[in-house]
Amino acid sequence: MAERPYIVGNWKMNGTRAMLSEARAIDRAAQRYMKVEVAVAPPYTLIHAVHKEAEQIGVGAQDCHAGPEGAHTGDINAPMVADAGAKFVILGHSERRQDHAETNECINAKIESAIDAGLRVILCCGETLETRDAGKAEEFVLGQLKAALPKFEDPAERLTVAYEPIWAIGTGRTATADDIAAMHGAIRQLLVDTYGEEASAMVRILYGGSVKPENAREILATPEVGGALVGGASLSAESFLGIVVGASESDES
Ligand SMILES: O=C[C@H](O)COP(=O)(O)O
Repeated sequence: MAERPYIVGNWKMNGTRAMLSEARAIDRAAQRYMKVEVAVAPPYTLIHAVHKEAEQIGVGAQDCHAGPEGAHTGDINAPMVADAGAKFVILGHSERRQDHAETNECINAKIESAIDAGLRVILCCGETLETRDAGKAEEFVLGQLKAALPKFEDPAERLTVAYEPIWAIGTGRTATADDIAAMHGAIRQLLVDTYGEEASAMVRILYGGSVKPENAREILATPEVGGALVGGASLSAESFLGIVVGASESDES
């Protein structure tokens, strides 16, 4: 692995202030697993409050608008999430691509604004089941990444990749270890081809899609898996910390 395993909870559209107790529990427990880098991306409404609670864990945003401040009702831009305490932003998540018709062009504009605001980026990619069944998963995923990678002049400081097969998100299905290893290997090769060995070695490739305490250890021990982007199982401290423990054990194996 490039660095410490990185376990990130994406709370998606979940959480009111009642969730702060979970954030607190995650933060306190994370102090016992210093070999694992732990972070959460709460909804915008909780970023500042989680940031104030967090001594150990990182806090990020799930998206940001690409533009400067102005007349965009309901939007939040990169400087605003950074001001709230976010240190990173998740961009290109398949739910944004689907629900908000985000294109690679739109995601690239967000990447630029995030980098300008000093944020790290977790760049998501992943194929539909239809694309996988057509034998085009790798071509599709690498195409998504090729569109965005040139935006990162300093990948070691700014970039984390998250591979999330869309058919595995929230479905209870996970890709096989062989499928994950093959896709992560292809992504690693693209990173090496784009940035060279040294810089690309610092970029972690996370896996996302129904990661749970029960399967975390095996997934995280798969070659080129540098951590996990966790949705549903990040909503309770108990299950999220089960994944953190799995990461800490897989790092020892
Ligand atoms: O960002 C997280 C992913 O979409 C995975 O979600 P999930 O763990 O609920 O499948």
